[in-house]
Amino acid sequence: MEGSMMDDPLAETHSLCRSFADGNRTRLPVLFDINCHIDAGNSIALVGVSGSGKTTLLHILGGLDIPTSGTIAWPALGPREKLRPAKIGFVFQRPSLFPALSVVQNVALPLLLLDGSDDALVAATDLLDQFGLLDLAEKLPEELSGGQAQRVAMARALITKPRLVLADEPTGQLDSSTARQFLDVALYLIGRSGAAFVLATHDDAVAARLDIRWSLDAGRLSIDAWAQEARR
Ligand SMILES: Nc1ncnc2c1ncn2[C@@H]1O[C@H](COP(=O)(O)OP(=O)(O)OP(=O)(O)O)[C@@H](O)[C@H]1O
Repeated sequence: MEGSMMDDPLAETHSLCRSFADGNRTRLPVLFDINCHIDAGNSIALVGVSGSGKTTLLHILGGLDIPTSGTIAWPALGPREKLRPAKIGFVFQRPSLFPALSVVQNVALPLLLLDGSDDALVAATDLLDQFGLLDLAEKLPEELSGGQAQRVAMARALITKPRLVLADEPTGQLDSSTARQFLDVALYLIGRSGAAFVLATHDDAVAARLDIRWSLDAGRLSIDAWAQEARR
C-alpha cells in the first residue's frame, strides 16, 4: 500500500451536522459542527449522557446514516457502499442477531458473505472461544441473555478483521467484572489487528480503558486535550 494511503485517516468529518424532522415541520438538531477524524490504531471512548447523539454519530461514522450538512469521508477505506462488512465492523446497541441462525452461524455470516470462505465456521468458533462463549455456539439468539447477545455481536463484527470497529454500548448489559474481561479480549484482538476502535459508553470505567476520549454534550463534540497530546 502506498504511504499516503496508509497515513490517510480512516474517517474524517468537517462541520458535520445532523437534524431530524420532528413532525411539526421543524427540525430537531442532534449533532452540531462536528470536526473529528479517526486514524489507524486509535481507541476512542465516545461518552455523553443519554440522548447526546452518540448513536447518531456512530451510525454516520459507519456509513449507516448521512449528515444533514457538512461532510464525512473515509479516505483510507473507500466509498460508503463498500464499508461493511469488510472494512467497518459495527456492533449495534439493540439486538441485531439473525433469529433463525445459531450463534456460530451468526458470527460466521459476514465472512461467508464476503468471500464464501470454507473456514468461516472455524474462524467463528475460534472467536467465540476467545470471548469465552464457546458453549453458546449452537444456541439460537432467543436463548441468550442481552449481555451474551452483545458479546456475540462483537465477535461477529470482528470476524472480517475490519480496519475500524464501531460499537454502541457493547458493555451496557454486563456486570463490571464481565465487562472488564470482555474489553480485555476485544482490545487485545483489535490491537493485534491494528484496527481503530470507537466505543460509545456511559461507563467511566470502560471509557478509561481507551486512549482518547470524545465527549458529546447536547450534540457538540469535544476531544480530550490530554488524549490528543498522548496520541502524538
Ligand atoms: N431517527 C430519528 N428520528 C428522530 N429523532 C431521532 C432519531 N434518531 C435519534 N433521534 C434523536 O436524537 C437524539 C440523540 O439520539 P442518540 O440515540 O444519538 O443519543 P445517544 O447519546 O446514543 O443516547 P443513548 O445513550 O440513550 O443511546 C435524541 O433526542 C433522539 O430522540
